[in-house]
Amino acid sequence: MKAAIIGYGKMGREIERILTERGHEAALIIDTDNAHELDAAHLAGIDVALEFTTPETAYRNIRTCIECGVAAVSGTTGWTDRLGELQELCRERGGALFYASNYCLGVNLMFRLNRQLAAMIDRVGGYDVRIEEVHHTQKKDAPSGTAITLAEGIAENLAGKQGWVNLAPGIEHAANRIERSGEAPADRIEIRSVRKGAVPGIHTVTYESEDDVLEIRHTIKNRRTLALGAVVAAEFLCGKQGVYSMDDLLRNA
Ligand SMILES: NC(=O)C1=CN([C@@H]2O[C@H](COP(=O)(O)OP(=O)(O)OC[C@H]3O[C@@H](n4cnc5c(N)ncnc54)[C@H](OP(=O)(O)O)[C@@H]3O)[C@@H](O)[C@H]2O)C=CC1
Ligand SMILES: O=C(O)C1=N[C@H](C(=O)O)C[C@H](O)C1
Repeated sequence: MKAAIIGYGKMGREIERILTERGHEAALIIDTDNAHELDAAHLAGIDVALEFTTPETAYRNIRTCIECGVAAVSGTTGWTDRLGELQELCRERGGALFYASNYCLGVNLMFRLNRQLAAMIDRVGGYDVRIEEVHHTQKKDAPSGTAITLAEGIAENLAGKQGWVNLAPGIEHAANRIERSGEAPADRIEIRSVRKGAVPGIHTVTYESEDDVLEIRHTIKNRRTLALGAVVAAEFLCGKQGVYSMDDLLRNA
């Protein structure tokens, strides 16, 4: 597989290592200093692009890949209110697009468990729910894409929860929806964002009743698991047309 890496930061560098280990070629590397090179000429001959950049740049980067006929795997978070537009474009152009808010296998198992648990809690009643995400201080967006996916999974299965609010004192970003003061409204799932040291990512879903607390938590030990998932997604996408997610990749798991 001849791959392009778009965004040569923490994830881009880890992805380069995994591509090499698995016998692929990182044939094009795009970062801020050569972002203007993301064009048809430089993408010629590339099978798949792996895009991990910023909330401000992901949409344009992925759009360029689709317009140039290059399959795109993206994990950039904090911009996905526009993901639907690109999925539509991809279908119109016969392109290939894979998006996941988290490429770690364990997190995707937690997504399933989270949906099932929300449906069980819905049946028994008596619990309120909240989410906490902890990440490194360099993270640009809040809440994390993973926390949003968890909140969406709960809202789909737990009556009375319409969406989420982010309680993240001290973090400000254009992509945020932050309620700075007061409690979360009863019909919203509270997502609390914490930024601490070099933490790669911890997500906790907590259900609390008057009498007990039930938690599911996932802790990422290193970014290798995230990069490996993205490269496996790229291998899966290569030669296909259409719009895919981790549910497609893990369909038989
Ligand atoms: N879905 C998943 O599994 C995961 C998703 N992520 C998400 O991926 C994104 C990147 O994470 P991470 O690698 O940790 O972040 P980093 O900040 O370490 O890396 C981002 C890189 O993208 C570069 N960049 C900025 N603008 C452009 C552009 N227009 N073209 C090409 N490169 C550009 C940055 O350069 P510069 O520093 O000069 O701005 C930087 O090198 C984040 O949104 C993060 O939340 C992260 C891990 C896993
Ligand atoms: O920025 C990160 O580091 C991560 N971002 C993703 C997210 O926002 O959920 C995935 C993982 O948690 C690491």
